[in-house]
Amino acid sequence: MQNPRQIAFLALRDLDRRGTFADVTLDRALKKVSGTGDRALLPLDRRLATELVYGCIRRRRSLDAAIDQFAKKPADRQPPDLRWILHLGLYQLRYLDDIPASAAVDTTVELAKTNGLKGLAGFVNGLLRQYLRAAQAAASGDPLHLPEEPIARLAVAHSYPDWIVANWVERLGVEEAEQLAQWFNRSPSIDLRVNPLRTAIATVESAFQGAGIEVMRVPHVPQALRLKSGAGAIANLPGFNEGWWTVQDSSAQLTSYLLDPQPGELIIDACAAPGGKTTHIAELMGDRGTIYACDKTPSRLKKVKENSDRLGLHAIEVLAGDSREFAQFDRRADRVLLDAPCSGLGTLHRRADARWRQTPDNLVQLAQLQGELLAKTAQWVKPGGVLVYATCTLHPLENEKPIRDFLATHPDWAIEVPPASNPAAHFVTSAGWLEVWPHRYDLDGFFMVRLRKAPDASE
Ligand SMILES: C[S@@+](CC[C@H](N)C(=O)[O-])C[C@H]1O[C@@H](n2cnc3c(N)ncnc32)[C@H](O)[C@@H]1O
Repeated sequence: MQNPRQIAFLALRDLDRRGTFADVTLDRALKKVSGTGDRALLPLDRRLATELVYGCIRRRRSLDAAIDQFAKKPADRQPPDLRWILHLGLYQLRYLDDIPASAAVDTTVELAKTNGLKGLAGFVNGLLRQYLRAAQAAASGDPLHLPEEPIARLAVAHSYPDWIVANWVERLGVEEAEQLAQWFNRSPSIDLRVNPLRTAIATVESAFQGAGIEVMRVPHVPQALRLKSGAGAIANLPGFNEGWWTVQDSSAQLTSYLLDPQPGELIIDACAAPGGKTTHIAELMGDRGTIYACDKTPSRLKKVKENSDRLGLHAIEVLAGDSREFAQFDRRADRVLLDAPCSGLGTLHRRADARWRQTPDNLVQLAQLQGELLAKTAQWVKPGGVLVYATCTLHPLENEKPIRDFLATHPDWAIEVPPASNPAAHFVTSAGWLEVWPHRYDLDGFFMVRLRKAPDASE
């Protein structure tokens, strides 16, 4: 039998040693132990290993704060393996209600013993029990001593870097920033976008219900269905092979509605891979017209082709290259989508390590790239045409700033608010762009804006 806590420990240790992404180290650790028969990892254990790895990464700041508080040496001066083992124990005590405290403590002590830290088993036991006693005694149930200052308090309590929380507090105030911080610590949901060229949303609903999988509609997003609980491998769900639907978060679906492509038009999707929005555009056009799907990463472009084939779409042509360097296309596009590379600060719930990987400096570099892509792709649009700029970040440096800079230097362009009949209209702000705040709408964080080029603009 395999031990999910040991698998989680190996994955976390690998993360430090190799500096890879959380999902990659977890996959590697799971593959190492995957066997058959008696050696197969039970689904329950796989879920626990996954929860522990993502949870410990996500909550590392709060877990470190607990070590700082209860150990003589602060977390960053503990041996790295010991620090992860303490995180694994504290995570179970702090966040996993269905694991009895005694089991969390005993299995963590065992982890220390089996991973060359026998001499520290007593320390591990003592620290976890101290934490437990303090938790039982704390009136609020939380034994952590949090800083007074609101930004540091939220950042330690919910485990984020200060700079991310500072931006939320500045824009939303402390109360809403806390709601957002809590929202991003939840497990992500899975949304589907139903392909109207293959089936109807009601048919997909019935097929899922027939398979015992609960789905619900998503307000304001007409073709979206949300899976209400874990449903196993995506490719095994009803209608996958038939091209009935695509996995795509509902807020991402709003982007193609905002673009509003029409049958017969020429559309250029400047950063298209893996094709979530490209294929939606094709569906909205009834698969009539031409869509150039450009992306600089050929391996990701293969996915556009795969997705398009599975959905039975023919209007999409893929083009590999840097969109800042493409020569002019044979004709100007009716509409261009720039779904720009971004920090992903609106989808922190989907990647446990993203909050620790991003830095303010990185955002400055991304903003530069976003500005360059915007200036270049705007040249592809015909007079009177449309450009939609979208990101899955909520940071103004990557959203408002590039848009304001662009408008200041491109007098032929203006923001266009979608009409009330457009699904995106529900999310429009007073500035004319859309900002989807996850804690308000229960959707991924997104920014998008529709820009219209004046009909009499010079070519
Ligand atoms: C947000 S993702 C696009 C997601 C895609 N639109 C979808 O809905 O599935 C951004 C994409 O931009 C691509 N990219 C980054 N820099 C680029 C550049 N200079 N030119 C073209 N593509 C670029 C990345 O390879 C990545 O696939």
